[in-house]
Amino acid sequence: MWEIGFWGSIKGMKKSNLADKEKKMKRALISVYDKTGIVEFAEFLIDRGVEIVSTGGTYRHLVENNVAVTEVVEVTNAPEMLDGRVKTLHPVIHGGILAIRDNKEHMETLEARKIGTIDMVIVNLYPFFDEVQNDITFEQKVEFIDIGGPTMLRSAAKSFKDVAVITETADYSVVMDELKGSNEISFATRKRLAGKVFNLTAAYDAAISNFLLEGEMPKYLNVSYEKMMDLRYGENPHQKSAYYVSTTEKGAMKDFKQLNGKELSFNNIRDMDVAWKVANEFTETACCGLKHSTPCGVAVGETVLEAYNKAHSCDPVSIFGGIVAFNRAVDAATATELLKTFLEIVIAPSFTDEALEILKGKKNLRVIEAKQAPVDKLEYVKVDGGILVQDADHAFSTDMSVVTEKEPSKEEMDNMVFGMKVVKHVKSNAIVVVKDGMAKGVGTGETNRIWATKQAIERAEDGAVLASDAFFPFRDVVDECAKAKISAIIQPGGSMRDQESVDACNEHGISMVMTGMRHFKH
Ligand SMILES: NC(=O)c1ncn([C@@H]2O[C@H](COP(=O)(O)O)[C@@H](O)[C@H]2O)c1NC=O
Repeated sequence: MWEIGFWGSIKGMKKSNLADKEKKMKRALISVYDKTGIVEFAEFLIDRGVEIVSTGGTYRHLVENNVAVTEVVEVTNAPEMLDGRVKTLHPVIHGGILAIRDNKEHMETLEARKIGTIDMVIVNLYPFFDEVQNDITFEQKVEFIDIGGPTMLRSAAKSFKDVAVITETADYSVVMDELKGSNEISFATRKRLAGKVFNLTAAYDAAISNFLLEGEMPKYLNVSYEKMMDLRYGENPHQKSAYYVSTTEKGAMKDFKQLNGKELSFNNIRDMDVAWKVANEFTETACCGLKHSTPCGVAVGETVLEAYNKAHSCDPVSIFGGIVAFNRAVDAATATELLKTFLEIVIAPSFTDEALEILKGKKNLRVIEAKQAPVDKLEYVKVDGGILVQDADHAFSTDMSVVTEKEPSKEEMDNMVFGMKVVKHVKSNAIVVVKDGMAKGVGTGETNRIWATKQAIERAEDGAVLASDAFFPFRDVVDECAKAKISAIIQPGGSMRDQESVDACNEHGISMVMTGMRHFKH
C-alpha cells in the first residue's frame, strides 16, 4: 500500500519526480463527440511519433480523413456494447491511464497484464448541456449522460503527473504550440488541463443532478454555469469579475444580442436584468428607466414613444446615465428621443432598422436585443460562507380584496395593479406612487416605511394611488397619504394593526386594497 502524506510526498516515490517533470507522449486515446479540429490535431501528434487509439465514431472519422489510427477494440479486445454505453470502460484503458509511472509495482502489473500506458487523453463529452434543453423525451435525455467520457477524463486528470488530458477543442492549439517548442507538455500545463477537467465534470454532473432532482432543494447545491465573458472589473474597479451563464437553462440575460456600444460591465448586466424584468411585468406597451438596480421611471403608453416620455418624466434627473428597457420594438421616433438623454443601455425585444441606425449614432450606447422573458426558477443570495436559495418571485396576487368603505374606481385599480408590479422590483422598504399609468414617485431602500412613503409621495399629484411592498405596521402611512391627497392604497395586509390603517382610510375617504402577498426585496 502507498501511504499518502502531504501533496507531493507519496512514500516510496521519488519526490523529485512529482513536479518539474516534462513528459514525452507515446500513445494518445481520442474519443470525441465534437470532432472539430480533431483530424489536424491527430495528424500533428502522429507526425511527432504518437500512436492514436480511438473509439468507434472517432475512429471512423479519422480513417475517413486518412489518419492512421488503431480502434480501441484492438486494445481492449472487448467490442463496444450496449449501444455505446460501454466502449472504454475497461482495465486496459484505465490501467494504462492510471498507472503511476514512477511506481515499480504499477509498471510491473501493466507489464504482466500486457497493458500499454496511455499518455494523452483527448475526450469531449456527449452534449448533455444542450440536449437537456431540447424537445426530446426523458429517456433520450438520459442517453446523453456520458459515462465513459467523464470516467476517462477523471482518470487522466488524476494522473496528470504522467498524462496530458484535453477536453476543450480550444486547447488543441495550446498543446500543439507547447509540443512544437519542446516535444513535451510541461507539468504546469498538465496540471492546469487536469484542473479544467474536474471543472467541467463538476458542472456536467451538476447539470445531470439538477435534471434528475428537478424541483427539490437538494442536499448539495450544484450549479452549472459557463463563463460568457471576463468583465473589466466588478462593482468597483478593484474587484475582479466574470459573467457566467447557465449551461442548461434559458434566460434573458443569457440569450441576448448586443447590437451596438461598449462592452457590458458588471453593474450594466445587473441593472439591465432588473429593468428588463420590470418592463416584462406588463402586457401593455411599457418602458422602465432604471438606475442602480432601482426603477426611476416606469410607464405604460399607447405607443413606445409615449411610454418612454412618461417614464422619463417621472424622474428626469436620475435617468441620466441610466438604463431603459422596453417590452416592444423600438421605433425611429423613440430612438431619436432616447438620444436626447445620456443613457448606458437600451434593451428591447427588437429595433426597427431605422431606430438602430439612429441609436448607432452614439457609438458607446449599448443596444441590447433580448427576446427571452424572465424565466429563472430559483434565486441565489450569497452570504459570507453560505448561499440562500429561494424560488424566484414570479407570483402576483390573484386574491385582492377591498377592505374600506370606499371602493376604488377602475382607473385607480389599474394604477394600483401597475404600482404593485413595479414595487416588486424596488428595494424594501418600497413605496411606489402611480397616476395615469406611470410611476410618479419611487421610495426605495429605506429602513422604515414612513420615510419610503415620504420619499415617494414628494411629487405625487391629486388622484394618485400608492402601492407598498409590505404591510403597514402603523396608520402613519395612511395619514401621510391623506396629506398628499392619495386616493387609493394597495398593500399586502397582515399586520396586527391592519384595522388601524383601514380605520384611517375610512376617516380620510381613501380606498384600500389588500393583496395577501408580500414582495420584500432586501
Ligand atoms: N461508454 C463508454 O465507454 C464511452 N467511452 C467514451 N464515450 C464517449 O463517446 C464519445 C465518442 O464516441 P465515438 O468515438 O463513438 O463517436 C465521446 O463523447 C466519449 O465521451 C463513451 N460513451 C458514453 O458513456
